[in-house]
Amino acid sequence: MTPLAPQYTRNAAAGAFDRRLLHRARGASVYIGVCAALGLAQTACVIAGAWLTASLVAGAFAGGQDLAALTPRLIGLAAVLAARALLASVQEAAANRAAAGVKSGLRRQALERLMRLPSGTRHTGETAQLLVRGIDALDAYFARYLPQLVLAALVPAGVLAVMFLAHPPAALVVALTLPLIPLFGVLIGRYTKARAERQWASTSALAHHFADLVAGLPTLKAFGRAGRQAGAIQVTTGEYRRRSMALLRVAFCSALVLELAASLSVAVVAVTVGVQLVEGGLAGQAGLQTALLVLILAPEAYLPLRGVGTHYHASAEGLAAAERVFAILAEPVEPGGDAAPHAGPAALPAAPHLPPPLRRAPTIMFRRTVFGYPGRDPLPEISLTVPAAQTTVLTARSGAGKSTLLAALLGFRRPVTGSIAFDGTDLSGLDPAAVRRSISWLPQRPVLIDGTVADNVRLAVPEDAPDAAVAKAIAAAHAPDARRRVAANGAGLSAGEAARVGLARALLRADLLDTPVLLLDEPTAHLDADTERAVLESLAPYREQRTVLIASHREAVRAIADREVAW
Ligand SMILES: Nc1ncnc2c1ncn2[C@@H]1O[C@H](COP(=O)(O)OP(=O)(O)OP(=O)(O)O)[C@@H](O)[C@H]1O
Repeated sequence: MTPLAPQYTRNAAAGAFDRRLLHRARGASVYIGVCAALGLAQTACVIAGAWLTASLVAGAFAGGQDLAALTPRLIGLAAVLAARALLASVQEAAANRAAAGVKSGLRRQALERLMRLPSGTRHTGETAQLLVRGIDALDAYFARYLPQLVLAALVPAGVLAVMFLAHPPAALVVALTLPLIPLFGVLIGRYTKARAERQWASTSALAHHFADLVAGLPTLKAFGRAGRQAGAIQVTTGEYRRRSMALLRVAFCSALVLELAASLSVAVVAVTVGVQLVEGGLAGQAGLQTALLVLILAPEAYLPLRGVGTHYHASAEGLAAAERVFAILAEPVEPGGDAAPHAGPAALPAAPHLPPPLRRAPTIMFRRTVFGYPGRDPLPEISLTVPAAQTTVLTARSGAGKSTLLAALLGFRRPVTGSIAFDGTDLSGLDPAAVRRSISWLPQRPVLIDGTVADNVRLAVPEDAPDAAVAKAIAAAHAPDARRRVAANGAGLSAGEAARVGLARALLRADLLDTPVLLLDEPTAHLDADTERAVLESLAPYREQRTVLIASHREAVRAIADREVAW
């Protein structure tokens, strides 16, 4: 049993039939149709099984029938039981197919939307937890809860109809007490709402904490603080355990309450029928058969509704994750963000239909531009003209906002006040995808992925870059051999090597997309003087006919500048 989730109450009240989930999920409506058909067949099996059992027992004990007379019904009962087992396995197979399709569809949609949202607004650990474990938890919803919901709609109706024909007073008792089960379910759901919200928050906090911890473990070890984290983890996991147990208690209690309500109702039916049997109201083989039929069918009417409550608890986590995925899908994409931001070093290849780049090397102007970060004082105001087709080096002091300024040109940061213009046109009036298409960018800390150096360099362009172009870019950047393995986050490369792989990426982009703007953030930060000189020499042809903006304090870099700017 998994912990509950915030929207338990809302969905419980609404029958937890999430239309958005079914709408988003390709093939889900077919699956619901399959569930309904299987549910009808299962209802028929329940009724037929009950009738055959009652008839067999009444025939054998009250009618004195021998084995030969009973054999056809015995075979019928065996066939019904076999059909129930077959239906259950078909249901399972259909559920697994549907769940797999829905999960991959949701993941794809969420990833596509995440690619179009402004970068840096989500915590990686939390998002990964949502897209992997959270969406996986939808299995319980599709494989168990939805079929149970269909059964809960069909079986009680079928059973009640048969009971009304066989024994109206018993049917009346069942009809009056059946609504108690969903009613109790909704009441319990309301009670658990706040607890479920806290539970989800603590699950997210745990994922958050672990992701940060794993990323920072080498540093923590170096400073002898790794051991201390055990205490912090103990606190976080303790909190998680406490909240999970509180919710599980509620889940067990709710199962108990539903069980009790159903048992009491069945007991009332049993007493009603039993009294009639004793008093002779239900006499002979037919009477016994009716009594048995009613007694066998009564619990079957409650069973699917109780199952809905139980399976809902199991599927609540998946629904909570789906709710968060819908929140991501509803987030507005950044203006013009229809294409993925492929200038980013970790960006996935975008669609091949790229907007046209700026026509030629532009003049870039910052007019009284101020950047800010939440909770921080605004950065100093900048007014700056970056001349077209020249190399400008930004030498402002550390923390003055050089990287922020470069990120702003890609649309990753927006100025609080003031403006940025390309050839006199305000950046806000340009298509961000077209602007990014015009820029080759080396960020200060290039993000490297698991693969070879060549794989990492190839990320620079949406299409598959030819080997020769990759080799040329690697050579120009003096990056390590194309076949060298790189682990996630650049593990296996020195900081200088990682920076040169990032530079090779920017150069490949400049070669293949002929980008008129080149932005380099500390391109030679970790290099020795000889390698730095070699890299800067290789850069010379790339600087021609391009507007080049470099953030660096290095003497050798300043030496190649047409202009130097500080603030
Ligand atoms: N994501 C962020 N959230 C909050 N503050 C930030 C963030 N990124 C940068 N800053 C702050 O904004 C200021 C400018 O940062 P930025 O990286 O642009 O400076 P920089 O001039 O490139 O520095 P350096 O030369 O050290 O690379 C710094 O004070 C930094 O702490």
